[in-house]
Amino acid sequence: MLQEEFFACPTKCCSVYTQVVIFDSLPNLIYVHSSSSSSVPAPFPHLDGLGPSVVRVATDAAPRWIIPASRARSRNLEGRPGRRVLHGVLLRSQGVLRVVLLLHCIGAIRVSVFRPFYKMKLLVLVLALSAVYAEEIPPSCDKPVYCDSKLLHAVQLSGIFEDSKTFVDLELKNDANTTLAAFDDLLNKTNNNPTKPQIEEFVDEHFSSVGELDNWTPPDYNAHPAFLAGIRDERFRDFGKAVNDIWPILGRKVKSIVFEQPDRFSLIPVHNGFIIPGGRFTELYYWDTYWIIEGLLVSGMHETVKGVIKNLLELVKIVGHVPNGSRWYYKERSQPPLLSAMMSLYIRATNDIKFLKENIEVLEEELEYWLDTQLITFNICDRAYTLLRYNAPSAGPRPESYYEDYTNAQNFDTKERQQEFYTDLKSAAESGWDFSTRWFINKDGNNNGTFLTLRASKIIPVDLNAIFANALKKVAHFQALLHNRRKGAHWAYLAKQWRNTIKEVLWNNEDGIWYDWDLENKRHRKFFYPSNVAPLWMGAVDKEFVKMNAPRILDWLVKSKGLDYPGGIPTSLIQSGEQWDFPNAWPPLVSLVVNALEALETKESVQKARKVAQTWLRACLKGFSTNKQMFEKYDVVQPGKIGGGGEYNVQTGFGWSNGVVLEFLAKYGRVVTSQDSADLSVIPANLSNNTSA
Ligand SMILES: OC[C@H]1O[C@H](O[C@H]2O[C@H](CO)[C@@H](O)[C@H](O)[C@H]2O)[C@H](O)[C@@H](O)[C@@H]1O
Repeated sequence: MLQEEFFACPTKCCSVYTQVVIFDSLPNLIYVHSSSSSSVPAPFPHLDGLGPSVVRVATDAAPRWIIPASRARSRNLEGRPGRRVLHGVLLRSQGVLRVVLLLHCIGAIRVSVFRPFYKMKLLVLVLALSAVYAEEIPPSCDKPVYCDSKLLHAVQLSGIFEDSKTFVDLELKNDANTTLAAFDDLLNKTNNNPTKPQIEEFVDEHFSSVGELDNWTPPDYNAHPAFLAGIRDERFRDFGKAVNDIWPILGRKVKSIVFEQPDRFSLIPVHNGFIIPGGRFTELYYWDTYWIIEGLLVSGMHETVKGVIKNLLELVKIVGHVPNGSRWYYKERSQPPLLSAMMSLYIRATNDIKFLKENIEVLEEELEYWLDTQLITFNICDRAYTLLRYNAPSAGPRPESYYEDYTNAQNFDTKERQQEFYTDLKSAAESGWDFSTRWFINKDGNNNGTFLTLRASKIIPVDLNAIFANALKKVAHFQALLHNRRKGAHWAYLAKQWRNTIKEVLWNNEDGIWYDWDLENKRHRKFFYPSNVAPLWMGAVDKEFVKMNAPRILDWLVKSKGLDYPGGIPTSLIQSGEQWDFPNAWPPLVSLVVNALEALETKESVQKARKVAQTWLRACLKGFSTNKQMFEKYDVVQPGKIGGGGEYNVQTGFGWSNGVVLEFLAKYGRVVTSQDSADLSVIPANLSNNTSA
């Protein structure tokens, strides 16, 4: 098979990347580009009439991502707006393959193979490509008002909005060009220096917040779902009902105006209703949706889950991947790739194989996106390994946190360092952990630096690779279910590779735990984070291995002190002031640890899982009883106290918090109690909802 033979280089040239592109309109022309940099080559452009038929990236250590043109061609990338889909290698024949192999192995830089007939065209092409490679990285999105303009810069630095996200969520009253031209006029009139009131007036005149979304009550919402009957403790039962009642408050549907006039909005319209996290987060979020779906399934809302998954699939079709959230300004970054895991939850609950069949290729496309864009090959002791990392390069500050990013970036002297910082901020946001000491690498290689030492793209994360290994396994399983044995075998093979590499690179046999890998200092980051046990949660580790190491893993967790807090599992043990650090507990991470403990399958670990779940339920109930609200994060030191830190105020709602409460109530409802004395005669003050999104 072609892909198996590829890149058996005699020398260790593992960080050489090769791009080969074949153009539909120039069938015998092959453009090859190799680079010895440690990062993936610059994006490949869309040239008029010269749409590359297939695009992929390869390193000699990652031969498996190379696919024969025949198969790759079935993915039509024509017209795809995603920048990162368009990297790549394309192989058209065995002969070409060998030439590419040779060029790659001798480290050839910018080599072209062509028939004389195409020489002139190729010359033009190579010149065009050279110009593109020298180009800057792309803006956050292609809508200048929201992502890359003097207007954005001026408004976000003017301080007229307390929260930077407010401005980029506004809608335009007129079209974008008219608005930008009007702002240029204002700049001309004010010698490029409009005052704050002038900017405020401009925004009032040109923007509004009439609304892109309708409130939406999911049609399958049921105020008395069956799971409540399985909860023994009355307070918890009332709590479960109250949390279930929040779904309609968080339900949204995109208004038809956004489909009709998309240029006036930063929202990416999707066709089905969905559940928002809440508060300032009024759009669909990628990884939040995993725990929201867990909760919706407990509430028996299968149709809603199907619609939400359809939305995510729709986003893959529009953008080329699932963006961080359904806003154009999130386009250049994703979030932990849990789409296949969500599909798996849904299929397990419904056995809706028809839906799976209709969408399996989109799931594959998502995996290929990650393989195409986020792979990194690195050496440890002369051996090359390939895994994923978070990496989200795009120009400038995050539009929704423009003021914060821009002012922080002024600590760096050069434009290059500032841009590197922006990329690391966005890469950290892609992880969902924005921000955390988990991504800090100080001079000594430790995590107790400052926010400015953020190096997310230089770290191989345990959770990302565990989630990906799981996604590969799931898609392999789906293909097998659909009787596509060849495809199933392909993904199963990759899944196994991933599990092996996780073990070889991220497992620390001395300590008996998984750690993130620091690419810069070439060592494990030996710190406590709930993500340390993500391979258990995601089933990214062989059963035998778990059995053999379960006591040691549990021992590490116990000794870490991470399980000792009365208000949940801390995100880290360092109080940095960032929101993904001590003393905050985040519902998805508490769920991760509980599921990991369960997966250890020892008596002690299962008891601990139950205990952590009960502690969490009690803390959330306490917070809810006091505030009549659910929050996105809580404080581990004082049960039920609202979490804090970071760059925005703590938000209410809250999608994943509700999902995890329902997950735990459904799983442990028969055994958990809301208080030690289990005095069930004490019914708490009315748990009625006073919850707003
Ligand atoms: O606006 C700042 C950041 O806000 C989001 O991050 C946080 O909320 C998300 C929604 O609940 C959640 O997915 C993420 O884990 C949180 O840290 C957003 O996702 C970031 O990209 C954004 O910069």
